[in-house]
Amino acid sequence: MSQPDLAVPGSSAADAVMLPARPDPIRLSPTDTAVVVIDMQNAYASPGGYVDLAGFDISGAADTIGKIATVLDAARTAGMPVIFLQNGWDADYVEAGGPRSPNWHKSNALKTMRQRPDLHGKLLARGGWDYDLVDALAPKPGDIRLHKTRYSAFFNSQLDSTLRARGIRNIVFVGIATNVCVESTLRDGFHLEYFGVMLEDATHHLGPEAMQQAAVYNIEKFFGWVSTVADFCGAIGQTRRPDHSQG
Ligand SMILES: NC(=O)N/C=C\C(=O)O
Repeated sequence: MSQPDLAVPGSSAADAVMLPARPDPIRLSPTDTAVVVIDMQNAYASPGGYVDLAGFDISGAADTIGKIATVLDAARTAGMPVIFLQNGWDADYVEAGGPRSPNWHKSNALKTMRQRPDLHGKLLARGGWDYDLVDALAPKPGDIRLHKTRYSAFFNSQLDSTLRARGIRNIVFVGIATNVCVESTLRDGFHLEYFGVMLEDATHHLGPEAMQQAAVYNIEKFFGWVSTVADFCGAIGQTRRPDHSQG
């Protein structure tokens, strides 16, 4: 069997395909790659959700939902694991932390609820509509759902052990927000030795458009790879389904 070219980043699996990406193409295989969907909850993608109420422009989120649905269809067809992250806290906000936590001071959800007590208990509370995934991205049998309480999905969550238990070394990122939870998670993944690829047109930023560009620059230049939905679907469509039945 021929040895993989280690100068090419990404998967060393025999069935890996080359994904066109910036700054370089990267190899991906369904046997050691997962799609991680960051926080596609009503809070971040629906009118009337947290970030809409907090004053951010979410007009680009609808397009992002459609793009992510396309990515997930392609991943599932290829047998690539799909992992959904949901951001939030228990209904009493114990997990959010109090004034001794920077999260209490920086979370715009917590700040919005302090300004508007009528919203207390509604934003990012597990069990509520705001915390739920958007209807159009409902998980399918075999998909994995994980909870997180801070921006990085690697922190105090089951993400790292879930990936390692399946031999996953490469992560394809989609979701919201590019410049907050997607970038935070991809950066932490880099430090944990994961190869991270962000599909830029299946993400959406919070804040000015320059935030999207800055995150793309950071990822392309320092932390990972940037590709597109069309290139991902084209590349992954060439793979054959792996057998994940052994765990
Ligand atoms: N999912 C995210 O990127 N979240 C960003 C801000 C927040 O959760 O307050």
